[in-house]
Amino acid sequence: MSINVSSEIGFLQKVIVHRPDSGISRVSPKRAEELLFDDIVFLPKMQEEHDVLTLLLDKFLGTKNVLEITTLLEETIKDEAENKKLIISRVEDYEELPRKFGEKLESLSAKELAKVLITGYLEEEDHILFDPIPNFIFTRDIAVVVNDHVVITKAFKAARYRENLLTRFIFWRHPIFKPLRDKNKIINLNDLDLFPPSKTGEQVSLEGGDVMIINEDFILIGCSERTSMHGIQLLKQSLFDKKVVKNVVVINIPNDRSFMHIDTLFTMISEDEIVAYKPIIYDGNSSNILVYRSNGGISEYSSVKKFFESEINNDMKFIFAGDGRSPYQEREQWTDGCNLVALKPGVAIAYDRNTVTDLAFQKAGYSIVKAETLIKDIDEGKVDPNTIKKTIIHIPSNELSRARGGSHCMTCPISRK
Ligand SMILES: NC(=O)NCCC[C@H](N)C(=O)O
Repeated sequence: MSINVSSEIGFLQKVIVHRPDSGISRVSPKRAEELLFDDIVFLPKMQEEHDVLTLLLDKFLGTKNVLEITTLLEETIKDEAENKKLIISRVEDYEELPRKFGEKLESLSAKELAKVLITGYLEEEDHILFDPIPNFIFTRDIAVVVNDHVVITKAFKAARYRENLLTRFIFWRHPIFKPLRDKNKIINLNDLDLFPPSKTGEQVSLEGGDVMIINEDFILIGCSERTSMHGIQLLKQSLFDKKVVKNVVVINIPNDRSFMHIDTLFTMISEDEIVAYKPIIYDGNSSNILVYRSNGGISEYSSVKKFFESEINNDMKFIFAGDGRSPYQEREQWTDGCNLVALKPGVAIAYDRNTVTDLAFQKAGYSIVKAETLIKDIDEGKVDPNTIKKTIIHIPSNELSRARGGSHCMTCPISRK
């Protein structure tokens, strides 16, 4: 399997997703904030909305190219006898489980075990063994493919640590990632010997929503609530040493719940179009940009806009969330109006609830279509996904958007052409 991503917009060929699992239905109002949900959600509706996303991906990429992380976990457990023991012992340690819980886990089939490792819940005994990991639906955050390497990220928030553990297990043990292991193309930020804390105690943390691969020479990393400067410095050095990219662009953004990752503030949808939250990305409020070169050079810009125009495309156009007007831009940035994943240049998936942002898309020449309608038209042979151009595809979002991430966050691209 070819694993290669060198842009945010090239034809999407293979992606990892995760359907909202039953752990989400056990997030209580008291625990919601700690588990990084802003509300409790209605799981069946959330699953229905997510199913529209995956069905749409199926139509464009082919079903076999939309990889469900639970299936990857199950296949990894099954692949070698020692894998099952290994992951159980890691989770036992990490979750501080009594020995009899571990024995119970050992008695499960690979399929059941994969499910329990994610949900924390043993259905047959109605037993909550450990916390759910409700944010696993945001597969963007767990790993990032940068050209032909994979960076396994390291979560800042404890609520997301088990996601890291399971992701590492999959990348280190699943047969489809063997070529990457054999060629030493996995950069694991959780390896404390390679990525230790700084002398002043600053930890490595870096979540995938803060990383974007703009082209094969430029990777962009947000220094945010979740991603530490120390983590960025170490990753930068590793990418330069391995000659993965020539430029690492660091964007400082304010610590704020509404923009915990850089991809909540902007995403690219074509070679010359970015969907953005105007105050920070275009006007440059509370942000600054440093471009580190592999030859030691450094350049500085006062806004993301200026960086893109000077170094990537001097004709870059910006489509603003909420049409760049308050209070709509704040409202629609909050509900992921800037967080889109491109299926190919000029065709991207957005939430259906950001109506003022839609006006901005229309002004920029985009058509807007409901995913359900498009899926039906594709099924009936009325539309060929290969011929669709300049289109924003709406997915339903009442429940999904409450988890504070959009289509960009819910997709981990493994291959783009
Ligand atoms: N890339 C992203 O922005 N991911 C969304 C993460 C939302 C999740 N509830 C979190 O707070 O971690």
